[in-house]
Amino acid sequence: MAKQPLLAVEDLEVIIKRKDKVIPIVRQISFQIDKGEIFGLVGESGCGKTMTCLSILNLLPTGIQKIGGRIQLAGKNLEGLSTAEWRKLRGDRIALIMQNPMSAFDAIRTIGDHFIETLLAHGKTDTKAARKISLEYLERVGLPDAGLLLHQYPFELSGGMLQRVIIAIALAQKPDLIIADEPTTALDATSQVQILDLLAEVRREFGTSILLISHDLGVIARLADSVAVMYKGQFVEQDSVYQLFFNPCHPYTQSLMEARRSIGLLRNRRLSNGSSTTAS
Ligand SMILES: Nc1ncnc2c1ncn2[C@@H]1O[C@H](COP(=O)(O)OP(=O)(O)OP(=O)(O)O)[C@@H](O)[C@H]1O
Repeated sequence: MAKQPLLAVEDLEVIIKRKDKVIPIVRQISFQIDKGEIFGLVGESGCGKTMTCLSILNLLPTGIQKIGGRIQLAGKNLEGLSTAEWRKLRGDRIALIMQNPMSAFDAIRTIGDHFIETLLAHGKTDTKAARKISLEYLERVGLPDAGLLLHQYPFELSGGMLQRVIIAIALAQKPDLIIADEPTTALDATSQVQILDLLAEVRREFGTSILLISHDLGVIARLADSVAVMYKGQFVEQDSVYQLFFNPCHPYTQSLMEARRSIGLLRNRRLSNGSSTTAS
């Protein structure tokens, strides 16, 4: 019997409805993610990556609609779930990590308030036990002084630290799948590498599957097992990362690789000129 994937997306179609017209933004895409697999989705800005994730979570904005396709989690069709079932699924089974970590927090509530309330909302435990779990997971994602952190406000933390807090909150709910939508784009170079390493560790330690979205092939190459290249709402290429990097077939994939190579060459030139920060 064929192995059942954790997530199966089949012929997903999403449109925007404007007064007199319908604009397709995701066109019949299909992919599967196995347990413990990191699946990369790469493509230029506006090609439909975020709308693909939001379709999976049933969180499409007003005016944008899923009009076709089937989404299954561990063999269960997600069509027709009630609001309460969706709320339980988000967080408990699928966690979302967004691009700008600050936007995920309420500025006037402490990290502890966010963490503990999320755990209580998902019916895990009482306040004392939730606090203990918060401390444990903040430490597990490499944040020092977890006790102090619980009393701090989001603005007192760096973007990299906030992204770690989000990952800790997600992990504490032991999701099967993490959807990470450009998780490092808003961070400085050092934090970017640390967050990518942390996601790799999460997969190793917890066996969590990850849908990793990025416009940067370098990020995908570092982490993903397989990858789909999205262009204007369609998948133009889909393969193992190894195959795709060594044998890019589609012209758009080739142009992404070329752009990446040029950035690498420029960076090397700057380094050999003794400057790593300013363009020559
Ligand atoms: N709230 C919205 N209302 C109307 N159209 C939207 C909305 N959000 C996105 N779109 C449109 O949907 C299309 C797909 O957008 P999407 O955000 O999925 O792209 P993306 O690949 O994630 O881009 P980026 O890498 O810049 O985040 C784009 O044409 C975009 O303009």
